[in-house]
Amino acid sequence: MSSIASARYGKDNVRVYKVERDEKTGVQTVTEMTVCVLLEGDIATSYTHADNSVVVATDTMKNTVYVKAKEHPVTPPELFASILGTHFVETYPHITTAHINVITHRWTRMTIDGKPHPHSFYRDGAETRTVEAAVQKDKIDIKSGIKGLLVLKSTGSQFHGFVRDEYTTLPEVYDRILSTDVDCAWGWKTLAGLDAVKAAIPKFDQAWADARTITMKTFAEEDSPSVQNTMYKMCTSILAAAPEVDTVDYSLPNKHYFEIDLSWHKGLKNTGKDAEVYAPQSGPNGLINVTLARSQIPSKL
Ligand SMILES: O=c1[nH]c(=O)c2[nH]c(=O)[nH]c2[nH]1
Repeated sequence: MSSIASARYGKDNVRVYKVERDEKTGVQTVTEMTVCVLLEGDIATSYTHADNSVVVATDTMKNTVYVKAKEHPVTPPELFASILGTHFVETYPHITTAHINVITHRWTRMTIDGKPHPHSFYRDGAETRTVEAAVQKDKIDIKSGIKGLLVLKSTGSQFHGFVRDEYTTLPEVYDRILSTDVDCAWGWKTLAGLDAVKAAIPKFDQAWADARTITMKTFAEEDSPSVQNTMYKMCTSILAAAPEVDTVDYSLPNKHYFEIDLSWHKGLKNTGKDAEVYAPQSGPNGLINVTLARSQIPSKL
């Protein structure tokens, strides 16, 4: 005997672009997103008995994304995800949860001759703003985040005092390069529904801006003793900046840059304090994860 333990289905990689035109000023603003919709509910018979009467076609979900993007604002993405999810749980009684993921891509306005250009943009990096919303009839859980923010500092990072045993070759290091691809997310206290999301609208952009600033400022300014400790400080600062946020998590690869001994060539000095040319490594890399929950913050760091 077997039974379905969990099931959800939907449309992934729905790419949407929306332009907003200010007719008075001629200024246009663009948003490009990749959306994923997965529905959950009384759908088991579609798997077990080929019962398509419970299936909202994934093609219908794609169409709905376009229509809702036309009818409603697509920013902040937390609002759009909530509008979209609420539509599915209110329209189809047997759907209990709509999982909506929105990835917003960067289109940064060009500055031409010192002035913001009204309708031209450029992609200034692979960084994205992310939203994962689990929308039910009476509550919405949202996790917002930043992915793909690649950062590097050429000094101001150390790593020493770690376990040394017969497997250890890594030297203690007091000055190293630190580089990572930031994957950070913050989970909001459960919202009671779409009206609660609407009431929180300004907080979503503010938290995103704060998380981004905190990530970069902490990374840049701290003399980092380890990725673990630096990311913990980022988490505590985000929790302090955003009272409506309950959890913060980071997943940071440690992208290694190895020194190269060039002494074999005419005695060139390129290690320790003389190191200038390094070999960036594509793998293996460290991977350091943490989730911090508000109740777990000690009163002092
Ligand atoms: O910041 C670091 N944390 C580690 O756990 C670790 N392990 C390692 O080899 N290098 C580093 N760096």
